[in-house]
Amino acid sequence: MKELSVLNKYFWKYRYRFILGFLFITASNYFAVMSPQVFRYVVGKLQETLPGPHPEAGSQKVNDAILAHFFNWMDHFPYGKMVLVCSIVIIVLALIRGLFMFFMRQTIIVMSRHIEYDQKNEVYNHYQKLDAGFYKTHSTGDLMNRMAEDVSRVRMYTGPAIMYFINLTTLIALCLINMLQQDVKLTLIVISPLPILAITIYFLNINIHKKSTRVQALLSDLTTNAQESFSGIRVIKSYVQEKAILGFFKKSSEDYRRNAVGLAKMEAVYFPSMNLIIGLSTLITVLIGCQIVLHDTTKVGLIVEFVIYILLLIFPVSAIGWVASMTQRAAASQKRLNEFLQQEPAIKDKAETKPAALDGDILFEHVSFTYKNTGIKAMKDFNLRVKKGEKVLILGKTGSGKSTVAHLLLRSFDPDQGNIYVKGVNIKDMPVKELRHNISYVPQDVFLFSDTIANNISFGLSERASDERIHAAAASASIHSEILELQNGYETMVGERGVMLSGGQKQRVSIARALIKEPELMLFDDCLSAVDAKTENQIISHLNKYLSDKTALIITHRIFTVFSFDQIIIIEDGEITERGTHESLMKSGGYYAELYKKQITEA
Ligand SMILES: Nc1ncnc2c1ncn2[C@@H]1O[C@H](COP(=O)(O)OP(=O)(O)OP(=O)(O)O)[C@@H](O)[C@H]1O
Repeated sequence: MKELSVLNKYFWKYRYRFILGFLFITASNYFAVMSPQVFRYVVGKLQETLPGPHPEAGSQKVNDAILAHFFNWMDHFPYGKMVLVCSIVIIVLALIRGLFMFFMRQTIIVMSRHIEYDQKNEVYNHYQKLDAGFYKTHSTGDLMNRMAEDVSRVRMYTGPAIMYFINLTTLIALCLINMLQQDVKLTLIVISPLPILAITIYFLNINIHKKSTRVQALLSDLTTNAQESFSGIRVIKSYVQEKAILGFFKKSSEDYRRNAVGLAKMEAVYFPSMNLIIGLSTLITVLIGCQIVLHDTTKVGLIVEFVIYILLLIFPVSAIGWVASMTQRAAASQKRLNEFLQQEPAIKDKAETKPAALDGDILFEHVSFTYKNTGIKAMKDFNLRVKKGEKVLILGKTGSGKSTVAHLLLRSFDPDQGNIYVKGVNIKDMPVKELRHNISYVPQDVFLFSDTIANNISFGLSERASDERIHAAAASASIHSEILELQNGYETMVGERGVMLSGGQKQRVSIARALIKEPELMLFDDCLSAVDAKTENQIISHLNKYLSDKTALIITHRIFTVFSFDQIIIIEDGEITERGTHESLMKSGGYYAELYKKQITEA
């Protein structure tokens, strides 16, 4: 249970609500234990009116000063009037108890909702801090599950479990104090079935929980299955795989149905049997009470009082099992959350950082890098100097390590060996946010948010840019006129991941998003793969103008003939195999010259 100790900071934060909740629960139970004593008093008075033995005056103790005064006052009333007043008092006590229970939920349950909100934010903020490597090794479903399911389970502990626990401990304490003061032996006899009740319900609950966890997991599989088939519907349809996918779905659905029916059957047995156990416990108390009264009729009032105490205690005691299993589940969920919350981001700012100035030379010095999850050595002793204002073309076959250059420069990962400097400062010494803020990156796999085109272009800015700025960026990316042709122009919603746009349009919106940032350094990672040659030339000639005073690294597997690069490097297997200008590389007759000739012939 030590996992749950991390929640103490929240209990401290909401301590006033917590303390108030505790006081309300205690007050509600204080009024709850008054009514059995009123019953005992009324039955005692009734016995006095009947022939036969009755309790001696003063033989039964009244600890509560208010009740003692009340009974003294009632002693002067005629029997009928006394019964009427006592009945009203019992109703009033129930109402007061109800009112305090309302306040108890308003404090403790509301506190748990606040904690849930804080915890969701804490988890989400931490997710945001974690590095790219973390996201490569954890599935989105797992991340979502921890933030939704696990946080909800923890809330069941910070709210209901804590509330029922305080409720049952204060109620048990108050009832026991009263009962033990009246009759120790009778107390021990009538409470003896209660621990058996608590233990039985605990084990029943554990079984129900196991089944329902399985059902939840199957439901999650089913949802993931459906979600994936909806996202990939175009591939499924084009490969005519609807039937096969339906088969998978039916299988998952059938597994879910079978387990859910099993759970329903178990619950159908569980709830009635819980009521049966509760009923049996009450019956035992009444039977024992009747036996005692048969031997000593002066104890009728006392037995009535004890039976009411037991009725009061039965539900809280049966909740012990429930509270225990809820706490266990919360501890398991908190453990899963702690695994992530205690994970330190691999990429983070040093204690002392230097301001990120990206308007200078970039230097890769003996950089080597291996992807930890696959063990692939994507960069080997890589050396590159890019002077301020230079345009560099990075060419290479697929999987040669081109994108890794961009990932390392953006500090999505840190090199295993060697260093990267900008203007003489190691990028590890710069604040990560500042570094990334000053680089405009157009990734290979375009991601658009389901928002308007204008908002997608403005995404990297602290506030939405003016229409003129958005239009200028779109024009530089050669997409302006196509956007204007859309029914809602720049306010067109692009749909989930930009499904309303073509691949080439998405790429150009993504380029416009990078251009509008006006950074010092631009990184284009194979961002023109989905446009035709004519559009490509158009974009490149626009970019030529736009990039005139900027440093730019352009990663591609094709040669851009209309652009003049200061440096061209060819990467193979994480190493630079050729470097130079267009002219020098053509002269040396390597991979570049071959690719160039092939491209020209094809054109
Ligand atoms: N996140 C990752 N985890 C593990 N291995 C990776 C990861 N990203 C890339 N790799 C591997 O590292 C190598 C270099 O990948 P990189 O993406 O840099 O190549 P690339 O030249 O950009 O390829 P492409 O032109 O196909 O995009 C590849 O062998 C690839 O499988």
